[in-house]
Amino acid sequence: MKQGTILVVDDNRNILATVKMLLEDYFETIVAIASPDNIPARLREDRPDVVLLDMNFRSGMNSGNEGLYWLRQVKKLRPQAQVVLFTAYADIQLAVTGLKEGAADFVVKPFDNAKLVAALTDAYRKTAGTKTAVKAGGSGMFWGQSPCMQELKAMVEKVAATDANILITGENGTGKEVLTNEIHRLSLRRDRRLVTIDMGAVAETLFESELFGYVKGAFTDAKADKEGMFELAEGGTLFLDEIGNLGYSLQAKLLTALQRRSIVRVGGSSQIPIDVRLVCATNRDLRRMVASGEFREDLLYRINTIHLHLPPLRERREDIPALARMFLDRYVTMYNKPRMDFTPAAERKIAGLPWYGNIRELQHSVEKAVILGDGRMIDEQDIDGNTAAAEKPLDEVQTIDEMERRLIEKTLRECEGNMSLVASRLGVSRQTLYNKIKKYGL
Ligand SMILES: Nc1ncnc2c1ncn2[C@@H]1O[C@H](COP(=O)(O)OP(=O)(O)OP(=O)(O)O)[C@@H](O)[C@H]1O
Repeated sequence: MKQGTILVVDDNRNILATVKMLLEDYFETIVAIASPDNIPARLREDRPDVVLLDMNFRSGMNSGNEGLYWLRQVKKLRPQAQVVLFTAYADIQLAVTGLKEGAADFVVKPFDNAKLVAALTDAYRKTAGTKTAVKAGGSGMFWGQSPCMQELKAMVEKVAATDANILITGENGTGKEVLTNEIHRLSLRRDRRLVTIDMGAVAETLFESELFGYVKGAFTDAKADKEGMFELAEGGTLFLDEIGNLGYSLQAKLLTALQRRSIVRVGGSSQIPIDVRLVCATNRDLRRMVASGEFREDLLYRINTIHLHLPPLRERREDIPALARMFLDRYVTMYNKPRMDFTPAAERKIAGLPWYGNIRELQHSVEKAVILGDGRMIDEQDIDGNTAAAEKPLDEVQTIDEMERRLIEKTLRECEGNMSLVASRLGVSRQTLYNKIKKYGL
C-alpha cells in the first residue's frame, strides 16, 4: 500500500530520478526538487510527511551547512514532517549534528536501496502512524501469544474505536509508540492524522507554541500565523510521548485545553475548538509523581480514561522466540541476505537474556547479527546480550535485592535458563528460585 507524501531535495538530477523511481512503490506522492530554495513553497503546498534532504548543494553556502540550514527551516515551517538527511560519507559528523537538531535519520551516499527505503518508510510511520508498506518485512504491531498480550489486544480492540483518552505505560522499548500507531489504525480516525510530539524533546519555552500554534506578531520570529499540533491533529489522534517529562506549570495549560476542548493560539484571543483523541505514553510512574507533587492529579485523571500497560519482554518470555524470528526475517530481506537461521544455542540464549531494553534491544541485536553474519546460521556469540542494565558495574548496585536479582540473572544466563542447574548453583530450591524470578520480573 502506498501512503503519504515525500519531498526529495537533491541538486543531482540523476539521484533525484533514481530515488523517485525507487520510492514509487512506497509513497503515494513524490515531489522531487533540485533547488532547496523551493522548499518553503513545497512544504506549504504539498504538505509532505517526509523530507529527504541532501546535505550538500553545489551552490550557495559552503560545507554542508546549507543542509543544516534547510533542516532547521523544515522543522520551523513544518514541524510534523520527518527529515531524513542524505549525506556523503565524509559528512557523517554533520549528519550527527543534524540528528541532534531533529532529523529522524540519515542515509549515506552511495546509498543502499533497501536502507534508504527503510529509513524513509520508518520516518513516515513516525508521522502518520499507519502501517506503512515496508516491502522488506513490514513493521506493524506484533502481539505474541502470551496471555498478558492477548488480554491487552482484546482491550485495545474494544477501546480503539471509542474516543476515550488512553494512557500507555511501559518500560523503554516495550512498544508504546507502536501500540499508539495500532490504536490509531484501528480507530475511526484512521483516515486523519496521527500527530506525535515528544514532550521530552520540546523546550519548555516552545511548548505552548508547538502545541497550540501562534498568531503573527506573538513574538519576534512569528512572521505569520501558525497552527500547532492540536490543530494539525484535528479529527485525528494526538500522541503525547513522554508525558511524564512535561513541566508542572505546562501541565495546567494542557489540562485547560483538554477540559475546554478548545485552544487559544499564543498571542491570539479566539478559542479554536479541537476534536482530537489523546494518547499519552510514559515510562515513569505517574501515580508516584502525583504523590511527590511532580504531576497534577487532575491531569492524570483526564488523560488515563483507559490505562494500557505494556509488560517488559522478560515478563512474557514465551513471545521472545517468535519476535526474534520476525526480526530475523525482516532484516534478512532488508539486507538482501541469503536465508538465515538461529542455531539451537542462539535460540536458548535469546530466550534467556533479560532484554532490559525490551523489544528495541532484541530488534537491534538481531539486526546486528544479520548484518555481521556471513554464514547461514546465527550462533550464540553473534547475539549481543550485553544489555545496559546487565553491564551496570557491581559497585553501583545499591541494595541487597538488586544484588540478588543480578546474581540470579547472571546464573540464568550462564545456565542458559536451566532452572534445576540455577537452583543448585545458588543453593536454593526450585520453588524459591521461581518465587524470586517472579518477584524480580525476570
Ligand atoms: N509489538 C511490536 N511489534 C514489532 N515491533 C515492535 C513492537 N514493539 C516495539 N517494537 C519495535 O521496538 C522498537 C521500540 O518501540 P517503541 O518506540 O514503540 O517503544 P517505546 O516503548 O515507545 O520506547 P521508548 O519509551 O524508549 O520511546 C521499535 O523499533 C519498534 O519497531
